[in-house]
Amino acid sequence: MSPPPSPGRVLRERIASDGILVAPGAYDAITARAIEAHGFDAVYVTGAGTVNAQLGLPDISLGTMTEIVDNARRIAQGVSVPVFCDADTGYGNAVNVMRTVREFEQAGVAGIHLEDQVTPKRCGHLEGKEIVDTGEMVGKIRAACEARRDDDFVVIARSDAAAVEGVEASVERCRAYAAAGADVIFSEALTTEADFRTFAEAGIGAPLLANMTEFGRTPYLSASEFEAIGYDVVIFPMLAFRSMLKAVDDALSHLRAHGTQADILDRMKTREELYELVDYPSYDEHERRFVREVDLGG
Ligand SMILES: C[C@](O)(C(=O)O)[C@H](CC(=O)O)C(=O)O
Ligand SMILES: [Mg+2]
Repeated sequence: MSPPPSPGRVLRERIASDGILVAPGAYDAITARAIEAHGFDAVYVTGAGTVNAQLGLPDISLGTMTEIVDNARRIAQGVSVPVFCDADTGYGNAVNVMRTVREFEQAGVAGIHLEDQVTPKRCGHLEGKEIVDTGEMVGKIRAACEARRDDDFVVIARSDAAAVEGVEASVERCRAYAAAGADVIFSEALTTEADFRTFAEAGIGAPLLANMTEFGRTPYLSASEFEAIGYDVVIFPMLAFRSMLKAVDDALSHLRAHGTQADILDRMKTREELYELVDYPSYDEHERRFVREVDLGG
């Protein structure tokens, strides 16, 4: 029997296949399982959501590489679809990028994105971003490609340059990033549909990824609109996180006001639904066979 394809291979093939790949963002394993249960072919691990949810901190480089990798590992272990992750700037220079790639690869992650902001970086939709020069970013991409043990591990180059130097400059940078070996180009924080078209029509030479986050600089376009423009992947990085937080807020306000949750049960996952999502029945069966009813005869 031949070994199963690596996560990178599966992700790569899905990106290359027909139809845009829609990857909602997860910030923990149970959210990733919900994304898989809804039939999505890949899970994106949001950096912002990870530092917000796991650490309660803003997305300004306060999370460490090992914290992000640990979260990504738990997520990758929790689902069977490929998981790709936000690796910010690679947490330092090109040499740091090499260790970062190996850590993510060992965590079972299918690919990462690296961006051309300076370290410490900030959320792509905030003011005041600064970017490194093209040579520094090209060095990081080459380092990432050389460091990966599986040639299929997907190296995604994100350019934050559109907000700093303009769209044309970002396109030129992305051409250099693709030539350096980037498997996918991520055009961050574009502000008009026309800007996405500019990227798609530029012939950059790599598949394109769009970031459809909420309350940011990018106008709301649907997955099929991005597909029609010529994009290959779209992430919805914070949809689950923002929805979760609002739902928690509403439930807590209700409890504070009424002292009971009895009249908002319809807004909650039931015990049974939750057990199903964590596959409780299979663990119960293991407990039966290996703990409660150990059969000494066989
Ligand atoms: C994609 C992103 O890098 C993330 O960390 O998920 C964020 C998303 C967001 O802040 O809405 C970004 O665009 O910088
Ligand atoms: Mg991020």
